[in-house]
Amino acid sequence: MLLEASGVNVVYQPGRGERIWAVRDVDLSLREGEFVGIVGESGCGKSTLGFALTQMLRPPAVLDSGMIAFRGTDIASLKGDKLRRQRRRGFALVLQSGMNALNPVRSIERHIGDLLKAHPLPGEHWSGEAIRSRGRELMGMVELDASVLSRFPHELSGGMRQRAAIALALALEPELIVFDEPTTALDVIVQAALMDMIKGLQRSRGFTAVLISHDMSVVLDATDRTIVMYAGRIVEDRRSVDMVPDRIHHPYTEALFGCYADPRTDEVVLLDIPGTPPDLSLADHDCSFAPRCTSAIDICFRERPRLCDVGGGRVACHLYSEARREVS
Ligand SMILES: Nc1ncnc2c1ncn2[C@@H]1O[C@H](COP(=O)(O)OP(=O)(O)OP(=O)(O)O)[C@@H](O)[C@H]1O
Repeated sequence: MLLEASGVNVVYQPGRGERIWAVRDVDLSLREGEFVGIVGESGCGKSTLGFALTQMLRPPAVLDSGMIAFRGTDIASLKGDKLRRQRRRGFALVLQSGMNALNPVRSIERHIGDLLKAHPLPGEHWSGEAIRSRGRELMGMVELDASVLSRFPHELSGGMRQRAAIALALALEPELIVFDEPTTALDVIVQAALMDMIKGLQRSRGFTAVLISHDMSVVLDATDRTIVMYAGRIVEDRRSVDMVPDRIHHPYTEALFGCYADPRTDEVVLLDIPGTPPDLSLADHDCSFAPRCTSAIDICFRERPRLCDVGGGRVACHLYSEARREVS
């Protein structure tokens, strides 16, 4: 297993004794070369989980409890240089806007050079020519012209900046790349081309990828496995090919199928899921989705459903457990 997370709880402590439980009891394993999608409404904890998996949590977020092991090493307890080495060599995070990852006063080549020089392998020396050559190679991977190397972030379009950010993520050949809404800020045509490129890179380079998105169709199209989050918890985790409308197990996943990107506009059209997600500063003793679920039964308001194994996946729903009990 490349990465194993167990019992992960992440809390935001913005002040005045407030505690927001953004990620709750998450158990998650990632196999080598797997492409996993994490999907859910805004605020359900997708990005926070992505930050936790790549050790990028920053105050006011803290890993309250849980273990995250990368190739058997508990990265949650690593500090200083050891963490820096593991983070840079092991995993990378690509954020929504390439601009965030790029320094406006540095050329793309300078970004690549700084990164390579900051994390040399033993005996490695990065001369100007070696950096240029690696830069050209990386530009080729993300389908950008080599002339982009000498340009500054503000001279690039949004799509080109995102490609440059992906080139930087690839520079140290990480084994895991988390893409957090990598195409959200872009128009639909650019989004589709970028997603095709990410899929191609993942297949050809073989790294493990996590794609965070609120768009079910993007996740289902790109990934091998889809994880659905609701109110900080994983509620369904199945092979993407099994996620077809009449084979969905969780009513929330079913509701997400009503949320789609309209290909005729740049807008994401969200068909309403009635109600609102719960207040994450409160503990959940029952099913958090029950108040919005049209199929909820008594037990849903009394007991929190456990995430149970179902053929080739996991689901946390009393309705599914009840239906299975009736069949057996
Ligand atoms: N800086 C912060 N301070 C306090 N609470 C935060 C902060 N960032 C996030 N949260 C809380 O954590 C929850 C999860 O946020 P997160 O960004 O992980 O969700 P998300 O599913 O990625 O949402 P989005 O799709 O909008 O990015 C939010 O509902 C919010 O309550």
